[in-house]
Amino acid sequence: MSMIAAFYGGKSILITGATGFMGKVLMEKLFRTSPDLKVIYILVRPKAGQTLQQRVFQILNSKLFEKVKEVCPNVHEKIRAIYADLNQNDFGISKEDMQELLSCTNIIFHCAATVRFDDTLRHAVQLNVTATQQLLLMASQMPKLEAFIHISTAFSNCNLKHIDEVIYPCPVEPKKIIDSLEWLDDAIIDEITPKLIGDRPNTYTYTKALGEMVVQQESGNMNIAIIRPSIVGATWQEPFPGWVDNLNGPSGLIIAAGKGFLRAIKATPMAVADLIPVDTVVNLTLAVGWYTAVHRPKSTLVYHCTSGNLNPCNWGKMGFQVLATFEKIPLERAFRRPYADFTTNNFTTQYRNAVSHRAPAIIYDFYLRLTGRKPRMTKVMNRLLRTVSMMEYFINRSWEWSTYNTEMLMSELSPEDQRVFNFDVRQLNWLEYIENYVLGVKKYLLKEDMAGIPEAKQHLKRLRNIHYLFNTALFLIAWRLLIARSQMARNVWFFIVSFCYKFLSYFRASSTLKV
Ligand SMILES: CCCCCCCCCCCCCCCCCCCCCC(=O)SCCNC(=O)CCNC(=O)[C@H](O)C(C)(C)COP(=O)(O)OP(=O)(O)OC[C@H]1O[C@@H](n2cnc3c(N)ncnc32)[C@H](O)[C@@H]1OP(=O)(O)O
Ligand SMILES: NC(=O)C1=CN([C@@H]2O[C@H](COP(=O)(O)OP(=O)(O)OC[C@H]3O[C@@H](n4cnc5c(N)ncnc54)[C@H](OP(=O)(O)O)[C@@H]3O)[C@@H](O)[C@H]2O)C=CC1
Repeated sequence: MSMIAAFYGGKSILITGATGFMGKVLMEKLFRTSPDLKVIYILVRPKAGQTLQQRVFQILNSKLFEKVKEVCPNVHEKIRAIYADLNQNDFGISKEDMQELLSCTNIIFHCAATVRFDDTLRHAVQLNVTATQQLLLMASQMPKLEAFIHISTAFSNCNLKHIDEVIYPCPVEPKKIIDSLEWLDDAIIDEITPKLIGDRPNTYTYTKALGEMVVQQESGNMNIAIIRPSIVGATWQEPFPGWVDNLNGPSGLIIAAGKGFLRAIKATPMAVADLIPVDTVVNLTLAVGWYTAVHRPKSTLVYHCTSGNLNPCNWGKMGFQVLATFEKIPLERAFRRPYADFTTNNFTTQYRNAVSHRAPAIIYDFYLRLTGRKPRMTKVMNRLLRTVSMMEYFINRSWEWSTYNTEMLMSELSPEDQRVFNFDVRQLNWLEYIENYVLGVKKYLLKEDMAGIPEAKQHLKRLRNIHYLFNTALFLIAWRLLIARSQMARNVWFFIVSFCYKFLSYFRASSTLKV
């Protein structure tokens, strides 16, 4: 019997960010392994015209929850969606709901965050710092609370090369930042943002670091732990391989490569691609929840959930495997044939962006205009290149994360828990994982049918022929222009033609002799 699964039985669990990528997998695993848990409270806001109930309904009826429905048929009754907007004071939670949360909650998993790299400092602080502070305040008023698990990121200290499982101080106190954002106007905030974030690449990593400091400062006598996952990818094993439902991290770029939009990237092939499957992160999170509540460590422990030091894979190998998978399982209606050129040189990057990305987009838009349609490819390409530029920081560096606490926790688990809540990334076979990831992107993100693979292959063949035709035409035009202008080119041309003629005559004469 799994001790961790038994621990969550009968518990009231509060999850923020339950509608997000990680939150959904966390809920799924909790219901599947501890169907006798009492209730999961989720803090949700209405979004895209959907009410809370519609959002929950959509999640519970998705493919991800198919197994849950078999194990826990009354899952609808065990999930309680509470209206909350983490941008508001007190999250806008009603008095009755707040009362229930305060008096019943046993465990909190705080996953909600803004993960955008281009968010304004004001919004990123509100969500990743102030909301964390408010949630801690709420938690401190919960008499039955056993553990508070905060999800941070392994990149909160990406300005360091070697990162230990400790909370590093930021130069400016989070409280001072929160206070000053209240009276500074947006223009001034934009101006001081680069100075505040210093050698971090964006407001996301900076505010996640501030969030950790807040956790440390406001922990009081609560049992708190911080989890720092690296780049979270599709599921490895559970509930099935390859599940993914958003474009963050590598998923968006995998699609862009598979559709032939992205053919070159500024990336260091030997840099470590520190990906971690989302189910591995969730297993560690649940194990940490159990350990923190039962063993009550004296201080706030930080757990790194990374792969690089135990089972490294690099971007070169990953890119190669992504392309190899597209050979077997191509995406439908590709713009160009998938191809990957990794370069570390700025000049080559600019050249490749102009020739491999912008020029084909302009030509395609010209074709759309000619056929009376609205041009759109240049816009899509500019957006993609902007996204890629924001990822460059992470694909041209390697980090070392120590994993003492994570390894200690693994050794504390029973063999059964090590199996049910497996977070041992040494067992991960990268080639298999990446293949399933690409397949998952095709099936669950793009919702493409496997029956369309032969047609997709045909389409790629047509694109290859168009590519050859286009290159030959381009070569002939360039050559024609050259021989019209240069005597030297004309001489070379006559030499080649006469050489071919002589060769053919000799070939014809020798074949007549044989007969
Ligand atoms: C040569 C070919 C290669 C081939 C081989 C390929 C092999 C694989 C190599 C892979 C290398 C992987 C490197 C990963 C490094 C990750 C490091 C993470 C480290 C930290 C991890 C964390 O701790 S935390 C999670 C990370 N946090 C994000 O990862 C959010 C990022 N994201 C944003 O910060 C916003 O998204 C941003 C971008 C501002 C746009 O902002 P924006 O306003 O322009 O765009 P929106 O987001 O509103 O989206 C507007 C339209 O872009 C679409 N789209 C959105 N994202 C997209 C995306 N990634 N790729 C494509 N398309 C995307 C979307 O679907 C919309 O499409 P549509 O308009 O048609 O609906
Ligand atoms: N994905 C990754 O690669 C990594 C993620 N992490 C961390 O893991 C955690 C989860 O990330 P992930 O699941 O990928 O992120 P998602 O962007 O998929 O999910 C974010 C969640 O936060 C919720 N949220 C955002 N703003 C608000 C708000 N104002 N009020 C209420 N809820 C809000 C979202 O709700 P809604 O659906 O309404 O928008 C969503 O449920 C984050 O803390 C992130 O920093 C760490 C390392 C890597």
